[in-house]
Parts: sequence; structure tokens; C-alpha cells
Amino acid sequence: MIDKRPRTPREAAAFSLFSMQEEGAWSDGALHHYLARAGLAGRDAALAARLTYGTVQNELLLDWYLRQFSSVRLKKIAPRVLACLRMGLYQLILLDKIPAHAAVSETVALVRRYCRANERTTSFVNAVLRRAAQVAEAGALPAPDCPDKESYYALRYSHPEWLVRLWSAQFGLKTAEALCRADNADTPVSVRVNTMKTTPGAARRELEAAGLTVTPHRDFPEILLCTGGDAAALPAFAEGRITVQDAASALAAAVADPQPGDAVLDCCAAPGGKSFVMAERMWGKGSVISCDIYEHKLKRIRAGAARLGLPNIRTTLQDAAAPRADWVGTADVVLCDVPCSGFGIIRKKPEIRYKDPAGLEELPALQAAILQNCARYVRPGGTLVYSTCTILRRENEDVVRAFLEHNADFAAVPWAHPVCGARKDGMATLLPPVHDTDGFFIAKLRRNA
Ligand SMILES: C[S@@+](CC[C@H](N)C(=O)[O-])C[C@H]1O[C@@H](n2cnc3c(N)ncnc32)[C@H](O)[C@@H]1O
Repeated sequence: MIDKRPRTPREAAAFSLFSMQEEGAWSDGALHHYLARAGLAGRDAALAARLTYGTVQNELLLDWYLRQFSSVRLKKIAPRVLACLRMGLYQLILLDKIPAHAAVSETVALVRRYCRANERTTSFVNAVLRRAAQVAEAGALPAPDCPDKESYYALRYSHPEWLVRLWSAQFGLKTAEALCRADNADTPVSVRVNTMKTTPGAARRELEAAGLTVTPHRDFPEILLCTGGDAAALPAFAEGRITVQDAASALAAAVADPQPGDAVLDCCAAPGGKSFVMAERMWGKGSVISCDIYEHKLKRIRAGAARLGLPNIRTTLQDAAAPRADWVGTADVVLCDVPCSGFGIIRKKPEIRYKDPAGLEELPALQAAILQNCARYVRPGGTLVYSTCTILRRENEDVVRAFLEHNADFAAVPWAHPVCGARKDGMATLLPPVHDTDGFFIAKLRRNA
């Protein structure tokens, strides 16, 4: 992390972008860190967040515009200078409340202070942004000329073209565009109410009294969608009455439907969101074994369970793809919330879209190996749930269908929930613009008794 203390929203946003480039930080983690370092809250924090997320969400489009105004090839521009240029251009052409002179002069000041820039570089940044401001002011911004709709949406919403084409083939062009648009929209923070400690109504009143605007999820009353403040900084969070969790994630655990007294195995559990839902639904009776392959992540599960007051969660370091003879046939419920490409949560972590697709090719094989191995832990008549936070068929339906083909002792179980209606084949793909949730996949299977 950059060691300096930012003083303004623009500095907090710029430091967050630098930290992403230089240290591989996540946008939300970096922003949270620098907002805290700067002591920014309210409108200032909201501006820093908009600048950080907006710049990442629109990176490909901003680069396209920069190429129209820059005499220097983008590859030749120092990374910090490029980050500042993107953020300045974002304010000039995609935000409407920031005066152009402020966007230009503040960007030049950032470059001068934090990019080890000489006079030539600051003059270059000034010239590029002033030119862009003039053209934007005259309503004469150039329009991208793309060969087809997929490539246009890819540029317009800054998504990789291969992903837009895949979504278009899978869901149709209209839904592919809606997915891209939803990924760039302002998303409220979703919190889930811990019904062992409070009720949705009381939690809502508590959050509203703290100044947040709260809307219950239309189909999931324990989920409250919050704007206008940091719910995780409130006593309601510290004292375990709420936790930050999306409706889709809570739904995966609800579909597993553990009962008080059950033995539950959560195979890929960190940071623990679904373990917490299941333990709460069991009212502290029975056991949830929450596993992960990383020891440091188990600590987060334990901290969350302590905060939420869940005594029946035990953590274990375990590779979900490696067999454990002592677990075979022991669990009433097994949840495989497998590692995945994460393309369902781009609206929360915008940089996920820029992942190198080559690194994703191995995922279906790993997901299949985890599902196959952990299925052995389900007792006869027990439940197996497979879930991901991606919406790519190859990591979802394809993995589950192949599993069912090779495991005649398992069958899909129909289920229904107001979020997505009746699922006769046991599977649901949730889409942000359709279900008002993260993009997610849930499949419920049962082992023959
Ligand atoms: C999608 S996240 C799980 C989210 C979690 N279920 C929740 O609701 O908070 C996937 C998790 O699987 C873990 N993981 C990756 N490979 C694994 C493996 N082979 N065995 C067990 N856990 C693994 C990752 O460390 C990560 O924490």
C-alpha cells in the first residue's frame, strides 16, 4: 500500500488506482483503506468511490477516448500518469456535476505531486485534458465505429469483447447488454439480517437511524439494500445484527436448507458468508464444518462466527479436491461453493472483468474435481449444493450435468424461491439486471437414500 496519507477524495481515488496497478489490490479493499487513512466520510467518501469505481468500470472506453486526444501512445505513458489521465477524463466526459476546470487542474496537481512527473509530462496531461474538455463542451466527442453490437457494447461498457460475445451467445444480445450496463451501475451495499439477534424491521430502523437509506430486497426480506453510508462501520455490524452479504449468496445457503441438529460441511467456506446463513438457520444446533485451503482465510470465518454469535461453526484447513476417508457418508448437507471466474460479481469488483481469460481455463476441471470428491461426504438421502458467483455455463450447468451423468446415485432436486421462482431441474442462474442480485449459479442435488 502507498504509505502517504491522502487528504482529498481525488487523492484517495488516485492512491486506490495506483495500489491496484502496483500491488494488485482489489478496488474495494484499496478504497476502504485510503478512505480510512484520509478520514473521509459522507459526500467526500462518495466522490472518492465514484471516481475509483467509475475509472475502473470505464477503463477501455476512457482509453479509446484518450487515444483520440493523446499524441503519445498509451503504452508509452507511465502507469500512474495514465491512471490520472483516465480519472480526469472520466470526470470530463462521463460525470456531469464536476466543472471541467476542476477536473483538469486537480488531475494536473495529482500528476505533479504523485507521479514523479517533469514539466513536460504535466504540460502533456494538461493539454490532453483541456482538448478533451473543449471537444466535450462543444458536444463534438467522436463516436466509436464498431463492426457489430457485441464489439460496441464491449467498448461502451468496457468489458472484454470475448466475454460480451460469450454472454450474447448464452443469454442473447439484449441480456448481454443489460448485464454489461448493470456491471457499471451504482450498486447498493447488501446486508443480511442475523435473525438470531434481531428482525429485518428492527435492523432497518437501526440503519435508517444511522442515516442510511435502506430498501428491503423485493423477494428476500432479510436482505437490506443500503446506500448513503458505510453499514459495516456501524454497531449493528460490530455487534453481529447484520453482515454484508448479497441475496444470491444467502439464497445458495438457504437452498441447502440445513435443519437444526444437522451435520453440515461447507467445503470452500471462506470468508464464511454461507456457513453463517446455514448456522443461523440451524439455531446453533448441530455442526457446520467450514473448510478452506488457506489458513489465513479460516481466521476470517472464526471472526465472523464470533461476531454473529454462532457457536456451532468449526473451521478446518482442507483441500476440497483431496479425499478425507473419515468424512465419507457423514454429512446431511454438503455445500460446494467452488472457486470460479467471479463474472457474476463484476458490479461489486469491477476489475474482475479484466482478468486474463487464459487463467480461467483450468477452473471447470477443478470445480468438477471438488464436486466429485465432496459428493462422497454426503450421507444417503443427504443434500449436495453446488454454487458459483459466475454466470458462465461452462463453470455451472456443464459441471453439474457432467457430474449427474457419471453419478447415478445423485439426482437434481426441484426447489423454489421468490427470487427466481420454481426450479424444476434444481438449477438457477441469477442475473443482476433480472433478479436484483449478484450473478450466481445454484444447483441442488440429493443422494439416493
Ligand atoms: C467462492 S469463495 C467461497 C465463498 C464462501 N463460500 C462464502 O460464502 O463466503 C471460494 C473459496 O474457495 C477457496 N478454495 C479455493 N480452492 C480450494 C480448494 N481446493 N479447497 C478448498 N477451498 C478452496 C478459496 O480460498 C475461497 O475462499
